Amino acid sequence: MASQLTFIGAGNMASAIFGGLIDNGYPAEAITATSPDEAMLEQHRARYGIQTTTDNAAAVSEADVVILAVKPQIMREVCEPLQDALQISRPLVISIAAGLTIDTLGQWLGDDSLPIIRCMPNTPALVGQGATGLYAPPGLSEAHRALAGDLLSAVGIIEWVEEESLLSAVTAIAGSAPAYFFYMLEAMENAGVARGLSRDIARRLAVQTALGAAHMAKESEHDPKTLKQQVMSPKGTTERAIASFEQAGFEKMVDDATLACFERAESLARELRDQ
Ligand SMILES: NC(=O)C1=CN([C@@H]2O[C@H](COP(=O)(O)OP(=O)(O)OC[C@H]3O[C@@H](n4cnc5c(N)ncnc54)[C@H](O)[C@@H]3O)[C@@H](O)[C@H]2O)C=CC1
Ligand SMILES: O=C(O)[C@@H]1CCC=N1
Repeated sequence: MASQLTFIGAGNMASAIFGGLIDNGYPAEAITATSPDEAMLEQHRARYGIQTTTDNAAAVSEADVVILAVKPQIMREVCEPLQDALQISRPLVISIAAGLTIDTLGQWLGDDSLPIIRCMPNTPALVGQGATGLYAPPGLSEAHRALAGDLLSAVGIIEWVEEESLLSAVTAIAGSAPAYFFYMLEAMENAGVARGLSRDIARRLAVQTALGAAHMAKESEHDPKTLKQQVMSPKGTTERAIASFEQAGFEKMVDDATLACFERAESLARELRDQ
């Protein structure tokens, strides 16, 4: 029988995961999502057929797995009232919150012996194409690791990391990164329009090119650098475009942006710990 999943928070990331799970065959009746936003809950009920409630503690007391999916800044006020309910069901707790450490979470949940796994997913989970980094502290059972791994691998690829701090690096190149690619697509679409294409055609071409390039990078025996060179005919068009990117400092721009993201994950961890 499917594990009973409770999502505390029913926003963008939670709905990407439960939507992806349901599309992959997970029974909607085994999923509960909570939020104070009743209109949002109604939308999820209608669209996915999941159970919903505004009562976090009631949802937790029936769960095998609790996925903490609220913003890091309100996690403390959400977690502390769950302490008694967690002692009834003693579920596996999975946090998807950026920055927030297992240590801090254990304190807020009032029991540092609760099994807690941290992960950093991303929104393409909704279409079964997520990329999730996971961390489990030493001593956590194989069964709990397998349970978390099975859930997240149903909506994309998973990678376990051996140190909790590496989740900040996962955030920098995967958790936050769909936004970077959407940003690139936005810019490509605008560039196509500036060169005379209709917006629809520019969008379709840019999106399919991104899909095709990602698919090739995943399937090919070659690394991205080689694949890039295969497109660049000597004295041809691509060479000019790449030279222009290089001149504008593209690699540094990517390094700076991912560093800013990484550092924000780390500073969030400190802010939350000292709350
Ligand atoms: N959006 C993304 O791409 C990713 C987000 N995350 C993490 O996921 C978490 C949620 O982020 P989003 O889904 O983007 O935020 P969101 O704002 O879309 O969703 C947050 C949800 O929490 C609900 N909520 C607020 N107060 C609550 C309470 N007292 N009890 C229960 N639910 C409550 C809101 O109604 C909303 O449904 C954050 O911790 C974030 O760091 C992690 C990876 C990617
Ligand atoms: O922007 C954020 O803080 C969240 C975490 C990773 C993606 N979205």
